[in-house]
Amino acid sequence: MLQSMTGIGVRESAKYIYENAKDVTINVEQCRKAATDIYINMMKNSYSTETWATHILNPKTKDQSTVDWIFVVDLLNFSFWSDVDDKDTGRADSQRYTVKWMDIEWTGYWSLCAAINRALAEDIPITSPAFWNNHERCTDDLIAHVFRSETTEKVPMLTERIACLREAGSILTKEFGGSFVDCIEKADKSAIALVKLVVEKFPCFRDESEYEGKTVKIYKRAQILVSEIWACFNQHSYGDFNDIDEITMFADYRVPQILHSLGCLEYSEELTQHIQHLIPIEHGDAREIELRGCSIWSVELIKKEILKQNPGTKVNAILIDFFLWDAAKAAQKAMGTEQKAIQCHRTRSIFY
Ligand SMILES: Nc1nc2c(c(CN[C@H]3C=C[C@H](O)[C@@H]3O)cn2[C@@H]2O[C@H](COP(=O)(O)O)[C@@H](O)[C@H]2O)c(=O)[nH]1
Repeated sequence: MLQSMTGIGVRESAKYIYENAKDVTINVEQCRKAATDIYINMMKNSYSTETWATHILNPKTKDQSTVDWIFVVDLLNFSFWSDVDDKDTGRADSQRYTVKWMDIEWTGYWSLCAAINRALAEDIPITSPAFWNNHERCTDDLIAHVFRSETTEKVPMLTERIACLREAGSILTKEFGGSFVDCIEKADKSAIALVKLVVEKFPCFRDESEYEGKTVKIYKRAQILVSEIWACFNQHSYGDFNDIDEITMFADYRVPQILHSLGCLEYSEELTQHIQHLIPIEHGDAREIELRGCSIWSVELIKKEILKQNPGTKVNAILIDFFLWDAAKAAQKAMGTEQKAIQCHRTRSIFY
């Protein structure tokens, strides 16, 4: 089956999806070319785990409160694409969901981080699992207040976000002493063991789908959770893992877009039209699974090529992913209202 003895089965799932995909293909030659450019740019920007802390919204302290911050962010790190910002400008003046914090209007993924930081500044202990578990103090209305918007569009999937907080609050309080730190310690420096623990114990992280007769494992939020801890703590302390290179790219809706722009991913004409006309794709649809699985496998090919061209370099799928995601966001900002070469696919899901 897909579950390899040592890994979590994501890489094997991605390969299986790639080998069976109908609407998405990988241009292997383009992946090779992209690998060279990506590596040059990563080195130019000295892209490393240190880059994580340079993001203004990411915490600078390195202690348990930082682990709790990363946990709540990646517990809720899903579905920020907008129903009203049709050109995907990422700008508040499109009326898309926006959080105002430090006099800046944050959208997309960064709106989540801004909302968490704003709540902490308002003395709402939003990173505390015990708080999420206390329905009297932490009411649904208070959570809605935490995620309040500056614009007409509200935060997508608020009900699902509240459910994720309640589920994780109960599990962490009852089984792990009230903090994800306990899960990290139980994984004993294995990133793979930690991902497995997260997907086994927390159903809202169990990002799996049925595809061509098999259960395929994507585990996007579980893998980015472990990876952000690794990056934030610069491979020390809570971020000290001996098998971190086993982690794959995180299959979201933003990185496929840049992989397509780089020519690494190619879509069928039908899928291209579907995406360009902003037509939703249901979670679990074969086309969604192919977009996600081929993205993971494409980054594996890019990683292999980088390591072949630069033996011994400290690059893995995580750093390539972070680099591609940051590059995709920079491209979105630079392009503003211009028509994107390809839009992000539109699936409402708690998994990414
Ligand atoms: N593959 C991948 N997906 C990522 C991230 C991040 C945030 N990473 C930052 C934190 C540390 C790193 O250094 C990055 O700077 C968010 N997402 C996903 O994107 C989507 C949001 O997109 P938009 O609506 O356009 O903001 C949504 O599915 C969210 O889950 C990543 O890094 N990789």
